[in-house]
Amino acid sequence: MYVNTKDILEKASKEYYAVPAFNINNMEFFHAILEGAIEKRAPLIIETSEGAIKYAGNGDIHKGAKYFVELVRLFADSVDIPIALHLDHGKHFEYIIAAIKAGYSSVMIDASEEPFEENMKKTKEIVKIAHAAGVSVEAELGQLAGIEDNVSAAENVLVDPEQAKIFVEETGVDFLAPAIGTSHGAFKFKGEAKLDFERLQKVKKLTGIPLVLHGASSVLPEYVKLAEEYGADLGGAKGVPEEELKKCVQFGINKVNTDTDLRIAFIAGMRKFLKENPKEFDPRHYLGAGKKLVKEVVMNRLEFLGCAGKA
Ligand SMILES: O=C(COP(=O)(O)O)N(O)CCCCO
Ligand code: NA
Ligand SMILES: [Zn+2]
Repeated sequence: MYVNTKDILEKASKEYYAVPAFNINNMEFFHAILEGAIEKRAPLIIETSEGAIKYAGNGDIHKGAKYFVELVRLFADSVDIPIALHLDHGKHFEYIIAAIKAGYSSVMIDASEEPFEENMKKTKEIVKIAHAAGVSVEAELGQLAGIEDNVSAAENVLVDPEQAKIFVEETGVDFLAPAIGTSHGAFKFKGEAKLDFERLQKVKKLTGIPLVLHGASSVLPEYVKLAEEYGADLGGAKGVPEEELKKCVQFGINKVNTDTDLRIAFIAGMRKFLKENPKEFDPRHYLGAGKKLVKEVVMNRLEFLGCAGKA
């Protein structure tokens, strides 16, 4: 059934497990993720960036938002796992309003690159509008480094836990993404993965609301290797080790944003298929090869984050 993201996350926060939020740009990724969540009997959060909405609407953001709501609701209304649709990194007012209007479960207002007061002001405004429409809200404090889509920042600015307390009280935001050292994309961290668990624990204690980890892909070596075997060039790719993610869950992370891992799995499956089947040109077959590996990655992630069986 189609639910509000807040309902999924409040249960996760109470029981100290996490739910991955999987990014999609098209129908095939959604099908693969949905199959994995049904098999694992897990709650499911689907999220789309602003770029994905523009892409699906072929330039028209209202059509794109509507496309994803219709696609997700079509299946959500006939399966017995809770499914929510979330706008990821809402930076522009018109996308946030388009998502609310179309029927998204929740929206992120990402004003994390603005000064604290400005971020608080914008978030307060969106919370007022979204809550009036029964939509829950995510915001971000601190900044992630790394480039992906139009989401980029110069370097890591870690969250200030005291500021997080004031921010949550002032804005009424439903869940918060504290920057604790991750970054978007396939090339995270200069050296070893370094996440600030101290800071995370403080934010959880001071805010008491569900927390979100951005830039949480693990960049799984076996999929990177497979993609490279068939011609991909992902040299130096590095992610957040699964053990580190489990510690984040222990300290209060409940939504784990995952995009890059699915992209790498899809391209690895498709590259292998195309190389091994030079006569094939049915899109259902070569896209299907990508889907298969995405489903594997999804099922593994649902398992180790602890939400398998929690539907
Ligand atoms: O935090 C994440 C996931 O990051 P990643 O999967 O790269 O680790 N996202 O918000 C998804 C990426 C948005 C722009 O495409
Ligand atoms: Na988000
Ligand atoms: Zn993100």
